[in-house]
Amino acid sequence: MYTSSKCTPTPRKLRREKTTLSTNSDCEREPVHVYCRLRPLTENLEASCVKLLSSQELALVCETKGVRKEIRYKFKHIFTAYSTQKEVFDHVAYPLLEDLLKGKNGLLFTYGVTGSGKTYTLSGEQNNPGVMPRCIDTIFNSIRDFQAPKFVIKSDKMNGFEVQTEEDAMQDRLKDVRNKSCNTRCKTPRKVNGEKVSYANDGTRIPLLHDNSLYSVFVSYIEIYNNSVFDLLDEQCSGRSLQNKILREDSQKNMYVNGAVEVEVKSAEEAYEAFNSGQKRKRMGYTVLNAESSRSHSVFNIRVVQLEQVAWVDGKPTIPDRNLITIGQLSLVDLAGSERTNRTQNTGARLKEASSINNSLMTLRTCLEILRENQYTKTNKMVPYRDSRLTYLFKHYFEGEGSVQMIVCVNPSADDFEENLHVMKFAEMTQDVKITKTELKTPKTVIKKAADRIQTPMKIKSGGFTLLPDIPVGQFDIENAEEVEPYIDKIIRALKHRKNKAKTVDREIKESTEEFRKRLVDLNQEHTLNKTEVASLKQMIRRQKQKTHNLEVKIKDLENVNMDVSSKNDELQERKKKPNKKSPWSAKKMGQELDAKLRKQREHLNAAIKTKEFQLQKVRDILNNETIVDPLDLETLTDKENALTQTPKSTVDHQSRRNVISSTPRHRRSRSVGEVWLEHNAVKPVPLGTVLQPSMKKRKSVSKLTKAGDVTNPKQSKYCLVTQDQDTDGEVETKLYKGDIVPTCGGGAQVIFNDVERLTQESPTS
Ligand SMILES: Nc1ncnc2c1ncn2[C@@H]1O[C@H](COP(=O)(O)OP(=O)(O)OP(=O)(O)O)[C@@H](O)[C@H]1O
Repeated sequence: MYTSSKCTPTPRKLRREKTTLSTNSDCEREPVHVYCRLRPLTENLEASCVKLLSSQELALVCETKGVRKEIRYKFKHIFTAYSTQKEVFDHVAYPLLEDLLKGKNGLLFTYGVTGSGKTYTLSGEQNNPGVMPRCIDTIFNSIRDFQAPKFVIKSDKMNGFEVQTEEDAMQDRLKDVRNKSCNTRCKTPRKVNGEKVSYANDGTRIPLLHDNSLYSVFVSYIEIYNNSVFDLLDEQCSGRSLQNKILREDSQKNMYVNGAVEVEVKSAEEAYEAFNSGQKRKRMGYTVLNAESSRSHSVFNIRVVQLEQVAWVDGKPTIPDRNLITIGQLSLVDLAGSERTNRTQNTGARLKEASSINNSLMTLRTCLEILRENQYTKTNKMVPYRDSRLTYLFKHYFEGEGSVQMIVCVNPSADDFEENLHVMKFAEMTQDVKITKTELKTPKTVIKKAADRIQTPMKIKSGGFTLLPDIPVGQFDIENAEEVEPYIDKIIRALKHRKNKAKTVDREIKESTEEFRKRLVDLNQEHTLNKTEVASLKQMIRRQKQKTHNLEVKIKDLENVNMDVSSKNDELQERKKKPNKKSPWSAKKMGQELDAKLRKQREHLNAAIKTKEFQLQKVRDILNNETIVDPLDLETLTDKENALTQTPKSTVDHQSRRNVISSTPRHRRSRSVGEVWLEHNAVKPVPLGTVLQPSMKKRKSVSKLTKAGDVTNPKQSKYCLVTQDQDTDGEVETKLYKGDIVPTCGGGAQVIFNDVERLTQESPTS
């Protein structure tokens, strides 16, 4: 076995190189290989929804209401519940490892419903290791004798590798040993359950293509949780304080996690240790369907760096002037299980995790669907890799070269029928996606710096230094030709040697310059791309910030509106409650008030009616009793209604009434000469034939008053109504109702009666 002490010191720093992925579209393509693994049923009597038809075909069976439904699916291979972990490894992972050691990339992921056996298939158990530990074992079984000294190949933190001198590597080794011893003193050693981690190694190995190559193995362990990327090997962070990492694309269009720790492992145990330390940080959780459910997607990366054309001098490996480097990467992905909320009964954080898991799986499905569509219809639709960290991280596997394999894990329980149906559909679709097959390429040449390539160390000469071999110096007698000739030969040989060397140096310098120039161009392009990417990201961030701000403002507005509405609502509720207690009372009270008002109004009206009736009665009495009542007296009566109502209704004596009325100064009988009477006679009056006649010097007699003008004539100031009746004794009785005609403000006239004269005629005989 090769050890670092045996390594010939190579005091030169080699420049780094990266693997290139060919983007040639004419490259051979092969479909994604999809395998199916059935896990055993939990209980023997449990109903199964899977019927195995052959080693490549199965049927999902479901019986509802007596109707049997059977849907068939084909796979590259189906592993039954009795298949061993080794069988799975041999079929699926072994070919990927063969490719890996040749410098090819590979992606293997497990997919299925929660609790269907994805983690079991990938990690397995200590006594029954899964794909991952078997891969590690097989790699180290194969490269055991061909490992490069630790730290000779070093990650450049940009997804590439540097080859450094043995001295630098030695320095790094010393540092590492110091760190480790300090860590061992400070911390407890990394062990799982107090035991040093180890898995059963069955000794599987892969024959190597080049036996003059040196290999270095690097591992990294990444977790994608709630669409954020975390480095599970980050020793600086403990527990849940892992820092979110960003994904970047290197110059070869390979995606990588920026700043993720990549550990160089020199044995399977070191690799397990790294895996288990990451496993402790991985987010697991209890769910109804799986006691130890992966709540995140985890990616275990194994990178094998191969340094070819190593020269063996005196049984020691030497890194020659020109050597070749290849990098192969295998990503083992344990996807979190798709789950239905109604089955898992998740709430809170578990629900958020589940929705994030389902979203990322949905994006994976969408990406593969569009990829397939592009390949079959020769369209160029944009594949939304960026929608999820999961798909973005694997972009280069689907777009670039390599091999992609998927193991669909299935729990054949009848309860899982519906979910298995979705899983099968996805598997069917994935098998149609084609991935460009990596061709075995000539590895990249690593060219040392011109100064490093000169075997002879640099020597300082007078006035400067030369990179060429020395010219031999010696003492001889110039006269002695025998001494001179061999010296001249030596010089000629040295000069020839120097000339050849100079030519080689020249050529190599040109090559290096050319290489350097190309590299510079690459870097420049990379830089420009990064700049544009950063600019677009910044713009995106700015837009997102603006959006967030706008949303915040909207939320505030809505909150205010909401507050208003709720306060109004409260008020209304309050009001609604109050009337319930009050309304009967207030309605009652209102009713009472209205009743009282009504009563008052009625009383008032009754009183008014009574007054009117009384007045009418008065007028009737007056008319009947031929009593002249001064209208003013009537008004006064209205004012003094109470007093009047108490007045006895008996007919007033004509004489006394007359006295009362005639005593009123306003309506005294006028005896003035200029007054003109309007005499209103009966149609055919009985002639009185008496000497004494009523005193009306100027009069106008009418029998009918049809015209208003008869009364309103301003010349007439007196009115006399003459009536003739037979009294009880059969005698004629003449009554004269006399009054003043008073003009009214409306242009009419009113008669104010102020005197009644009764003239009776008696027969002297009787
Ligand atoms: N083929 C199998 N043989 C025996 N036991 C199995 C097999 N597959 C799964 N199991 C058991 O089933 C249980 C659930 O498996 P596992 O944790 O691997 O599921 P999962 O698909 O990774 O779930 P999640 O998505 O929730 O992480 C484990 O106890 C595991 O030991």
